[in-house]
Amino acid sequence: MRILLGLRVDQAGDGDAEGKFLHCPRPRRVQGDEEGAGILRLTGSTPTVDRHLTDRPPRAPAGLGIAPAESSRHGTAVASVERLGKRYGRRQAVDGVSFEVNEQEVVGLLGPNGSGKTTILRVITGYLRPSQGTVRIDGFDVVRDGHQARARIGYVPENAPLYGHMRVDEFLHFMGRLRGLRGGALRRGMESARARLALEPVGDAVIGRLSRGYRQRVSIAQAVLNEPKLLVLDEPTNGLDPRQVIELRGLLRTLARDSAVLVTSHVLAEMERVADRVAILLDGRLLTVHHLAGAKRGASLRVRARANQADEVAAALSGLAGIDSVTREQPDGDLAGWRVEVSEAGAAPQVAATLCLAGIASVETVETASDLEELFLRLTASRALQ
Ligand SMILES: Nc1ncnc2c1ncn2[C@@H]1O[C@H](COP(=O)(O)OP(=O)(O)OP(=O)(O)O)[C@@H](O)[C@H]1O
Repeated sequence: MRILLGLRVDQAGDGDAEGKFLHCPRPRRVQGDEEGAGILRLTGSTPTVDRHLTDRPPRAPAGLGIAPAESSRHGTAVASVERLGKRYGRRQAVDGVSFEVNEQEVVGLLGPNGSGKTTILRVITGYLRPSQGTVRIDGFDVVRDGHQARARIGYVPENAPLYGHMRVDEFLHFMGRLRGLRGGALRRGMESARARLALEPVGDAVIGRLSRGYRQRVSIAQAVLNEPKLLVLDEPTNGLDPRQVIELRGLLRTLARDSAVLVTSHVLAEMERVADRVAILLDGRLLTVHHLAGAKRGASLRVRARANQADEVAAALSGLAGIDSVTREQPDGDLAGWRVEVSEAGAAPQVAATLCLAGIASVETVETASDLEELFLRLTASRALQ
């Protein structure tokens, strides 16, 4: 994958105490799939990469809340899907799918359109009955003990409907009562949901006037009112802008401390940053469950500058951490070129930003596809040929 990074300084200014943000506009796609846009934080004259953007959130050691993939693999299963099948008439939409979602874990459900993701979520959440197999939530069978199972699930459907005329607190109160919460339990549920989703400042706001990011938080808040063991989200990043996607990513990791999270998304890069494991589906069948190790691979950048700026480029590069090697390329007319290898893909935007600030006009990052993208493309290649 090759991405052209164009950088422009954009004074965010709205209450950010640390300084400005440098927004990378949505990168122009050169080849392969697109990557998300970027934000670089500027403190003084030194750009530092905002961790939320370039890295998956740091994994706390086991026992500190966010469990790493390897330890969560051995955690307690909150959701157990066993040989699940679902037929719509003669169409077998889901066929023999088995996976688990463990405590403190984010599991991503990935697959091309029509591969059965939404159907699986609907069976798990009790909206559809399975044709074959079983689903248990915290030990309760979704068919035999449907009420008990549903009481342990929070569901955020795609484009979740909200009552736009209601105020946030009013809506949460209403949804809590629909769920059967009353008195102290309702109060505690609302307090906890507002705190987990950082909704305290907008409790009195009319939902219809909130930004899409806030409305998304309100729909997640209604799903966690009953402090569910399992939180299920269908395509939660749809329609969000890059900043809202970044916020949602952090939110999901935080929510996973108290509720196991099962989430679908079409955006592989997003899944790679937020999920501990991904289950990849094709035509209703589970192809693999892939553990995301969190290890980042390197990337390289191609830097172009006027030949008379060569010393400036060399000086700027020599002061940067994370660079493995710098190789001078053949000049092209009066343009000099360098190939810069960085040890972690996340360092590439920082290098690009520094060179932009030093007056270098053109920086191109050349990244290889991520592990997950490669795996997904390989496993679903048969579909692409149809
Ligand atoms: N109510 C239904 N009746 C008949 N067929 C259905 C029904 N719902 C889904 N299907 C079919 O079942 C298959 C799986 O659909 P599903 O919506 O679960 O896939 P998906 O992976 O969520 O797709 P998308 O990413 O497009 O939402 C598709 O072939 C779809 O056409």
